Amino acid sequence: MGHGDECAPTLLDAASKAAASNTNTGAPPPEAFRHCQEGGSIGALPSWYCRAAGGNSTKASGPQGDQLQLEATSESCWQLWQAVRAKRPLVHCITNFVSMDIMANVLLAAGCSPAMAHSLDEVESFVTISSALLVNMGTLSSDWVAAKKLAAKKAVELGKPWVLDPVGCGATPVRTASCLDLLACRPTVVRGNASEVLALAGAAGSSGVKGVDSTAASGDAVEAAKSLASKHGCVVAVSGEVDYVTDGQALVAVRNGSPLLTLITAAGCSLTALIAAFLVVAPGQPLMATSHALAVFGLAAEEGLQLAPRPGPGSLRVALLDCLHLMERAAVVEGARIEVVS
Ligand SMILES: Nc1ncnc2c1ncn2[C@@H]1O[C@H](COP(=O)(O)OP(=O)(O)OP(=O)(O)O)[C@@H](O)[C@H]1O
Ligand SMILES: Cc1ncsc1CCO
Repeated sequence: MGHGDECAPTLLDAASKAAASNTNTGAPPPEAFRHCQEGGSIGALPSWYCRAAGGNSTKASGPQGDQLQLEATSESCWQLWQAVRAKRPLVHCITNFVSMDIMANVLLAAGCSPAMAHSLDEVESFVTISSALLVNMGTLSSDWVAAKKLAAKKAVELGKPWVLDPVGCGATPVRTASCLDLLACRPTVVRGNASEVLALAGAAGSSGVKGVDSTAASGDAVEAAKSLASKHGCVVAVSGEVDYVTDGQALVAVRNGSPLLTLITAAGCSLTALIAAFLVVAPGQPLMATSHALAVFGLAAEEGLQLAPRPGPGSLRVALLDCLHLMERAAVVEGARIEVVS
């Protein structure tokens, strides 16, 4: 079956539907949110929790709300994160076995609602009730790939953002072919490490992938990312020491993070799920939404390292979650390093 046949709706269809619908979970807010909305206070919760629930400092986006006009600033980053926390979007994740736990916890800590669901029988219904979809190619098998294509097709049909994480693209022929199949299903954003992005773009000399780990620097994949983005009408993010984000024309650099993140398995996978959540509150602005999500994640790792009892991957894994949950405005405004390169 041809790729185009599987994912027929055009990007324009998707964009106009996204602007018109932006459907959401419909689920009641969690207990803590209800309590805040009713004017209560909960000792163990950070202050952003109640602010987000009250919505007094955040212009949530969507058809009814004022949409934030995102800029490459740390203030903009904070505002968008607050919009995420206020909306608490349901993010449908079809991900690998390794990442499920940390991904769900990252989403929860950052203020989102995760759901992991991969059954072929169920994915379309799950996309329908979710605000965004994450498709990760980590521990793939043919029935899962079929479910991923079905889910991606449904997301495009409903105008919902979806993000592709081409884990290990280039490692085996089957994996590369499956990633290319999903790429043909019109993701809003693709996020990979440098080796994965090079392989996805079919770039010369892209045989450097080592399983799911990168052997290249993010800067080496910038041109490949640009050409992928232009060709497929999506935003492409390359993670690494510096994260680069492009829509094929503009290039944004994000300089947050820690090398220790590469020693926490599925850190990148979880980051990609966070990007999906940020897209929900910034319809039509995937470049900035992605950059802001990258900054938030990297910043939480930086802060986590300050707080971790020992500066190792195990402690950081825990501290990262705490920081995502507890981080306040000052840390984001002072720490997010987002720059428009061109
Ligand atoms: N050298 C580095 N310095 C700072 N941050 C880094 C460095 N390398 C990676 N990161 C950060 O680590 C996070 C994950 O990126 P990475 O490129 O390691 O993903 P990945 O290889 O897809 O991960 P995984 O497959 O384990 O999910 C990103 O937030 C990125 O900014
Ligand atoms: C280690 C590993 N293997 C398949 S997926 C995954 C998680 C990091 O990408």
